[in-house]
Amino acid sequence: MNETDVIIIGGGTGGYATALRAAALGLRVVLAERELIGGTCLHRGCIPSKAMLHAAELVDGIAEARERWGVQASVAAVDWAALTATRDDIVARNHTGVEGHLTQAGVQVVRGTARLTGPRTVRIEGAGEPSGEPDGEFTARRGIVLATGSRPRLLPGLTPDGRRVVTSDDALFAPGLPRSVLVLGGGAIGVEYASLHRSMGAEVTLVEAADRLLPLEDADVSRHLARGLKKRGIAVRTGSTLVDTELLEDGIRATLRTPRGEHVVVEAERLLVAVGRVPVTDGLDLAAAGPATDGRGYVPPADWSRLETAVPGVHVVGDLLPPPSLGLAHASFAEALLVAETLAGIPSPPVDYATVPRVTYSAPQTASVGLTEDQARAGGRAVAVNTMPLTATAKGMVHGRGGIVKVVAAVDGAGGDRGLPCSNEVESLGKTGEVLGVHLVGPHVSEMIAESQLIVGWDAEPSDVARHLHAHPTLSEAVGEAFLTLAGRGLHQH
Ligand SMILES: Cc1cc2nc3c(=O)[nH]c(=O)nc-3n(C[C@H](O)[C@H](O)[C@H](O)COP(=O)(O)OP(=O)(O)OC[C@H]3O[C@@H](n4cnc5c(N)ncnc54)[C@H](O)[C@@H]3O)c2cc1C
Ligand SMILES: NC(=O)c1ccc[n+]([C@@H]2O[C@H](COP(=O)([O-])OP(=O)(O)OC[C@H]3O[C@@H](n4cnc5c(N)ncnc54)[C@H](O)[C@@H]3O)[C@@H](O)[C@H]2O)c1
Repeated sequence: MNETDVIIIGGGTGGYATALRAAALGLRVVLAERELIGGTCLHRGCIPSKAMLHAAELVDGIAEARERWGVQASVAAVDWAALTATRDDIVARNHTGVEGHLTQAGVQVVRGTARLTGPRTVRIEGAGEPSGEPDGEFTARRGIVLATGSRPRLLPGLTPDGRRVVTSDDALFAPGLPRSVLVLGGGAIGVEYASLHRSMGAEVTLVEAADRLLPLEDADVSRHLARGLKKRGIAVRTGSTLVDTELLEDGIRATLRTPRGEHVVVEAERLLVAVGRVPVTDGLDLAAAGPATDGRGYVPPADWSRLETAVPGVHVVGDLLPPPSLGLAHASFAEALLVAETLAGIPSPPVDYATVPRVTYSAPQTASVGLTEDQARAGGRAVAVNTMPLTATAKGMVHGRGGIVKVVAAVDGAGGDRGLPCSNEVESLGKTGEVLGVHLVGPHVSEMIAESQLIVGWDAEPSDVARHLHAHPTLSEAVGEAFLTLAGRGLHQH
């Protein structure tokens, strides 16, 4: 029997980050991982997809150079082997880096599939091979952390074959990208992969069952995103469902039902299923320790302030958690800090999910934090809303790719529940209170959202922000200007 302080099952972002923080706080940690440290995000998710989206942006930049700036350039070809080698090198260097951090921190990484055998005991199958790691049963004196993550949700009758029907697990790892693709699901994965394939020259149809893309984001974000994707030649079909799929020799033939009830047939070389993810608990033997799954397979904590299940000492992080957790790598980092600090017995603030930024790395990008306008109004708040086009700034014109900054702020005192086109109306509405949400669409907004997450997280008001100037000329000026207007001091926005 191997005794330790903490056993973590799953070495993705949630699991490895819990291990690093717990070890830094002096706890002895065993981390069980059956595949590769880094999990979904590093090997099949965030990092390879963002590496390729960066390459896609460069391809788009060549078209812009030619069309707007007179640069006589064109893309002769994309050398797939070179592109994927760079991507794989980035992943490999990150992988080595994370493994190095774990070694330095003194975390004992055990390769194998773990299952619970009791509220404080775990069996790791395959441990002991090939390199003499201790085999078998481990006991945790402080607690166990479940961090087994998620996998793509599949639809009946659409079994991935790695060629004609794929998920995000294999879409980027085939020998090349298809000439045409039907993307099913207009969430973050569907939007990013549709954008990537289009940049690389594919014909893309993006099908979303809800009446808008990114249905959880602000309606204006969905509208501007759809407009930007359509402008790039992507066929966006919202409010549509897949009613039939026929496998062809070299592709698929899909029948879609449109919002009007019509049937439309689309043929494509590949169907990418991106309709969400489901938690992974199979083989964990949760019943042996006690924590239960909910109806959707998530492991809900009994105490969100400690992310602890109904079984004392058994904690959960990452994609295994139901909403309000967000299925995002950086949310899992925050959860990891909380759980490691809780296990170490030091005070730790609960995760404030309302201030976790949400970014989609498509072209155009979207980035948001806090409440959407509809959520703020549904919560009974009187709100002031100001929307500033990025192209109202000089740098926005330089980029020439549209975009918006939308700020939703509370209104204290007199005033009503209505939109706010200009600064004079702020005064007639009353004083604006704290900023409830910020929503960005356009180039580079993934990097611009950081200040807004502090603004929302620190309950700042537009007048607090308006005191601080933004460098000129930058895209961020549009954010500054949106707040200046809400504070009644607008310069360029009338
Ligand atoms: C295509 C794609 C793109 C994404 N892009 C982003 C992004 O840009 N930004 C962002 O914030 N998030 C992104 N995400 C989401 C992000 O990847 C997840 O939120 C994150 O990986 C969750 O981490 P996790 O530790 O909970 O689970 P995972 O990363 O899934 O890790 C779980 C680990 O547990 C291991 N495991 C499972 N069962 C056992 C067992 N019984 N024994 C031992 N090991 C086990 C698995 O092998 C795996 O390595 C993306 C996801 C996808 C699919
Ligand atoms: N940039 C990022 O942060 C990023 C990128 C990729 C993935 N992720 C995370 O990975 C997870 C999975 O992403 P996802 O996009 O697969 O899931 P998702 O749940 O965000 O989106 C799935 C979409 O598919 C739609 N849908 C469901 N069934 C459908 C059907 N039969 N036909 C048409 N549409 C259907 C849903 O309405 C939804 O809009 C999420 O937690 C996401 O946040 C994050």
